[in-house]
Amino acid sequence: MAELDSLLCGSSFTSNDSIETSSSNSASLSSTPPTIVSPDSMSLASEPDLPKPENITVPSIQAVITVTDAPKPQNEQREPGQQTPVSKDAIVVAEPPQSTESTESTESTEPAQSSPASRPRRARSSLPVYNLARLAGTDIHGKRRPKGDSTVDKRRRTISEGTHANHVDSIAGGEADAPGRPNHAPEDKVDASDARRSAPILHTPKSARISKKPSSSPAPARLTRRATRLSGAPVENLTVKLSTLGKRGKKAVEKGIGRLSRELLRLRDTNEFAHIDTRPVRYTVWSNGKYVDVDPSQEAPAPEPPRKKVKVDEKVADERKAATPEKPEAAAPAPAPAKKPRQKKWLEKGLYAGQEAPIDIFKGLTAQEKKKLASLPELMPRGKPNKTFRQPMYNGLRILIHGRDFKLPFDVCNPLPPGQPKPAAYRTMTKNRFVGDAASYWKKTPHFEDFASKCVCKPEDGCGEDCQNRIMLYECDETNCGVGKAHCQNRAFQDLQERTKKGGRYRVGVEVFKTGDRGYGVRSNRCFEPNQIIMEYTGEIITVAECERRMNEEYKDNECYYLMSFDQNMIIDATTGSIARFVNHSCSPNCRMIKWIVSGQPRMALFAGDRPIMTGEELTYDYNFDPFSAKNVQKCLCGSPNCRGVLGPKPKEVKPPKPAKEQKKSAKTSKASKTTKPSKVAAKGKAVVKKTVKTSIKTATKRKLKDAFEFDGDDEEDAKKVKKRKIKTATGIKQALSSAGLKAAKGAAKGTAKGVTTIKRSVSTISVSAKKRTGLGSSSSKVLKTKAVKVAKTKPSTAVQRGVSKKKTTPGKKATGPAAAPATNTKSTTATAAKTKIVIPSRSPSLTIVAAGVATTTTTPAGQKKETKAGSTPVLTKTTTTTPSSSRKGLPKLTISGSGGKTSTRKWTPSRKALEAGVMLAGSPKKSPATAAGSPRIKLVNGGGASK
Ligand SMILES: C[S@@+](CC[C@H](N)C(=O)[O-])C[C@H]1O[C@@H](n2cnc3c(N)ncnc32)[C@H](O)[C@@H]1O
Repeated sequence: MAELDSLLCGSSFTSNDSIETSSSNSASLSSTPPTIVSPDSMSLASEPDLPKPENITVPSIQAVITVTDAPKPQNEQREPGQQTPVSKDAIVVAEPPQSTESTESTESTEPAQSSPASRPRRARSSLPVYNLARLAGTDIHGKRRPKGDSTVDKRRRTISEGTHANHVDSIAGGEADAPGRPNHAPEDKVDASDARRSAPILHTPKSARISKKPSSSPAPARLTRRATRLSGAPVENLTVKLSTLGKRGKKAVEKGIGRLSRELLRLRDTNEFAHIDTRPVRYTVWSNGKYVDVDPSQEAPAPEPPRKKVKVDEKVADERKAATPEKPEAAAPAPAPAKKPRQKKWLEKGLYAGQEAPIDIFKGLTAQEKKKLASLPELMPRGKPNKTFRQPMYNGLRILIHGRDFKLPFDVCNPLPPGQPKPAAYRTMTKNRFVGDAASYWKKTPHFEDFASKCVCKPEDGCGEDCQNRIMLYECDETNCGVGKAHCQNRAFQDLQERTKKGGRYRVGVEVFKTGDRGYGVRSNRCFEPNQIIMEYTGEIITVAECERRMNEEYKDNECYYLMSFDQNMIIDATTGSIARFVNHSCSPNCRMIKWIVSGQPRMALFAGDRPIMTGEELTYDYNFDPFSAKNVQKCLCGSPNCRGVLGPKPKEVKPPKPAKEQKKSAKTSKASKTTKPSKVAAKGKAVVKKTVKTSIKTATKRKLKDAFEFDGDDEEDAKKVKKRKIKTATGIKQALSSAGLKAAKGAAKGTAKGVTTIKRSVSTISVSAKKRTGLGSSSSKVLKTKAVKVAKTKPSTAVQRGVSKKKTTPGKKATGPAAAPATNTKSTTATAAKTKIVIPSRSPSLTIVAAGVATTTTTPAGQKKETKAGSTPVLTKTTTTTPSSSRKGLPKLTISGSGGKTSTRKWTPSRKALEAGVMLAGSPKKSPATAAGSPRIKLVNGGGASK
């Protein structure tokens, strides 16, 4: 032992390169990663096939020694500061766990080299051995004792000779045990890099050394420093160790803590070591199963949703794996690519269709639009563009250029949300149905077959403005139009049917909604073009008698009646019908109710007005309502600027008197018009139009005059009134009227001995309301409010003078043939009553039939001036257009008188005002004079006063 000590303390392990201590393994013994690898004894023992020591080559290992702490012998004298001489480069292999006892016994009984049981464990050459100090970069500070403490006054370190020898043996391949091997002198410095030399050969025989052991006192248990890791014991960290250390141990640690290695100091400084949780405290609130963010500022960014796994075949996945070279684990993760700012995506359809935020605002506009835009500085882009919600471009801009306010489109302005109040259930009807006598009555009346219109349009014309069917308000079909469905544009009802047959609120395009103050109303669910058909007014077609019966019996308690005058003295009752019945009145309506002849049948529909209708707009038309008397007046709540205040008739258009000069001029023009050359358009199709119109007029005249002459002429008084009204109620296309025309009409009217009837074929609504809404009326519980005739302003009111024969006016005689004078919408220049033969009534303003030999100027929507010389047959005269195209669709007026039966028997006479207005008369069935005689009577009269 003394030798050993001398060996250790002497120069054998002391080299120039030696560092104070061999404690570089201290870290490895405690908490740092394994720096020394030694096979576990148990595992080695269980490996019988381990290679023999001589076969092991450990080129990288320079020296393997086992350091054991042994009690410092008494006799050992060591200079303070003297340290265990271990080569700087020496690599320490911890000794496998071994009981002291066994070691001792081995040492004491058998020589190390001869005993297989005590054979040292071999270091596994396959495992790497690291120089921790070098790796950690602490070798520059020199060797330290474990925990960085000084080796002074510490237990002496000894090298277990047996173990050492065993290690030497294991590494040197038993060379140390070779008998002829020269022993190194103790003073020989150990070159740790020399594997052979690093295995020092002990000079003292084992037995002698053992004998030197003091036998009297029990040998102090030799402390062997072992790698915890290798011992199989769980690795303890510093904290655990400190806590488990005894008082002394703790003190020692505390003492030496100031000298902790940098690594440990670094570790000590970590929050993890100090058990400090630096993560922010999060408050989570869960309400009703949902997370509520209490303080979003504290909230950590939400984790990205897991990416969807792409399904890949296992095979493919394996192949990919094989193909991809394995990345080194230690490779630093690639820096995340910087996030690109999100690009706004624009819809390809709708509001921003095809928009790429044009730099040039003029892009895509027509030359005209560009010009207009240039004159509108307010539309020019200025300032920073709003990128979130851009200004409307292209179509939107176009709308603005054309002077229409921009409104959000359909898909932005959604229809009404669900859960809206609904009107009381009612039976709907999508087609008119004749009820009771109406059907037989209808059949008996030889009406439309005789007057079937036939257009002569060409496909390129497309049945446009000049289409005679259109002019006559006849819808084209296969029987009356040769253009064909593909090109014909005069098939509104067919279009409507096609649009709505699939159903769906957007195709239907309208919905009932509850208004604030006017009960239910109808609003659009989509946009409509000007004059586009919107919906049909359908219901039961009933006779007047049936209407009266219903009003008195079935509807007597109703607040509203949905009755509208129709055709042939019949009424549409939409109590069972389409939702068009909910359309309210407005003094500035956006729609018109127009009657058309479709396949020989009259049908009523709501059409858009002259301007387009946007989604969400309430649809309205002018009821032209006459409440009979002030008692029944209902306050109008339409809210338009030009509101008449009450649900009443349209005010008369008062034309300012022309100055004398103008009158003269117009007279001259009228005279000149005889010889005026027809316009280009007129000239083109003059012959054709003439022919067609002649035919049309012939047939149409027949029907209309027949209607007119159904007047029995019993009531002269009525007739006079009607005559007055006929003249005064000229509200149609007054612009086209000349004073001469009026004179002619008057003259013709004067010439008639008996009732001159004005045929105003129009749409009328009869609505009886029991409501007392306005307070303007009396306190009567039930008020009959017959809705007045609704007539499009620009529609013709065609007057047919009764009592005027086809050829000559025969005063005093009941009219036997139609001899009519232009009443209100005809501009006749030189017509005289005597010469007037026929004025053809028409539902279109374009047709004016004048008396034979009289040239008349009429208006067509197409703007054609047509001049016709009246002959024995009605001819189309020269026309001047002042009427907008849409007005063409206005209806001829049909007036409903307030009471039925013969006029002589009537108890109630419509007010003069009402007659003058030529509108529908309305009144309370109970309060009206008619009521006094019994049931209220409503009579449809062609001519507004004459009863049939
Ligand atoms: C054919 S109904 C229209 C639908 C009705 N709003 C409903 O809820 O059934 C006609 C009635 O509606 C009301 N009405 C329609 N337009 C109106 C208006 N502009 N002002 C006041 N009341 C109106 C009147 O009471 C009128 O008698």
